[in-house]
Amino acid sequence: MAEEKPAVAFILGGPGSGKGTQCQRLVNEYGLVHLSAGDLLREERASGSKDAELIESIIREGKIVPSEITVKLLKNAMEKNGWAKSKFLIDGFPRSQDNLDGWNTMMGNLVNFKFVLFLDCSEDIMTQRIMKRAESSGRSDDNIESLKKRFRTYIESTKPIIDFYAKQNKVVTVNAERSIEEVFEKIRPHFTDF
Ligand SMILES: Nc1ncnc2c1ncn2[C@@H]1O[C@H](COP(=O)(O)OP(=O)(O)O)[C@@H](O)[C@H]1O
Ligand SMILES: Nc1ccn([C@H]2C[C@H](O)[C@@H](COP(=O)(O)OP(=O)(O)O)O2)c(=O)n1
Ligand SMILES: [Mg+2]
Repeated sequence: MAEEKPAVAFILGGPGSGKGTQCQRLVNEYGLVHLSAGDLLREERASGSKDAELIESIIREGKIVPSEITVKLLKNAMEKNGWAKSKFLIDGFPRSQDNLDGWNTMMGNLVNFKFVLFLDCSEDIMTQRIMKRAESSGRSDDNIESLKKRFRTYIESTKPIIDFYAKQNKVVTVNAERSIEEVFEKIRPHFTDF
C-alpha cells in the first residue's frame, strides 16, 4: 500500500510577524510538527559544515540560502520526525521562486500540501518586535541593517510566492498585528481538521 503522504502547511509572513510564536501555539494545541527553515539553517551553520560560512553570510545579508541546502534540511527533518504519520508546519518557507522550484522538484508529490498561513503585519510593528527580540535572541540578523535587507527580500521574493498561492485560493490570511492570543484565536479554526 502506498505510504500515506504527510500534511503540510507553509507558514509565511515578514520577519517579526509571529510565525515561530504561532507555530509553537499550534504544536501545543494540536501536536503538529513545527519545522522552521531558519532554525534548521542556523543549526547547520552552527555545525560547521561545508555550507556554514555561506549560510552565515547570506543570513547576515538578509538574502535567501539556495534551495538545494534548505530543502535537503527540511526533508531530513521531516524524515527524522516520522514521515507518514506527521503533520508539518513549515515555517518561513518557501521564501523565493528558487525555494518553490526546489520544493516542487524534491518534495512536490511526496506530501499533501494543504495551504499557506500568511501572517499579515506592518513593517513598523514587525520592526518593533524584532528590535525587542534582538535583546535576547543573539541572532546575527536581528539588527536594523539586516532587518532592512530582510524586509526588501520579503517584498521582492516572498510576497510573490504568497500571491502565487493566493491565485489558487490556497492562502489563509490572518491579521497578525493584535495580541498573541487574539491572533491565535483567528488561526486555530483553520487547523481543527488539518
Ligand atoms: N502578536 C504578537 N504581539 C506581540 N509580540 C509578538 C506577537 N507575536 C510574536 N511576538 C514577538 O515578536 C517577536 C517575533 O516573533 P516570532 O514568532 O519570532 O516571529 P517570526 O518567526 O515571524 O520572525 C518575538 O519576540 C515574539 O515574542
Ligand atoms: N526558506 C528560508 C528561510 C530562512 N532563510 C534564512 C534567511 C532568513 O532571513 C533567515 C532567518 O529566517 P527565519 O525564518 O528564522 O527569520 P524570522 O523568523 O522571519 O525572523 O534564514 C533562508 O535563507 N531560506
Ligand atoms: Mg521565526
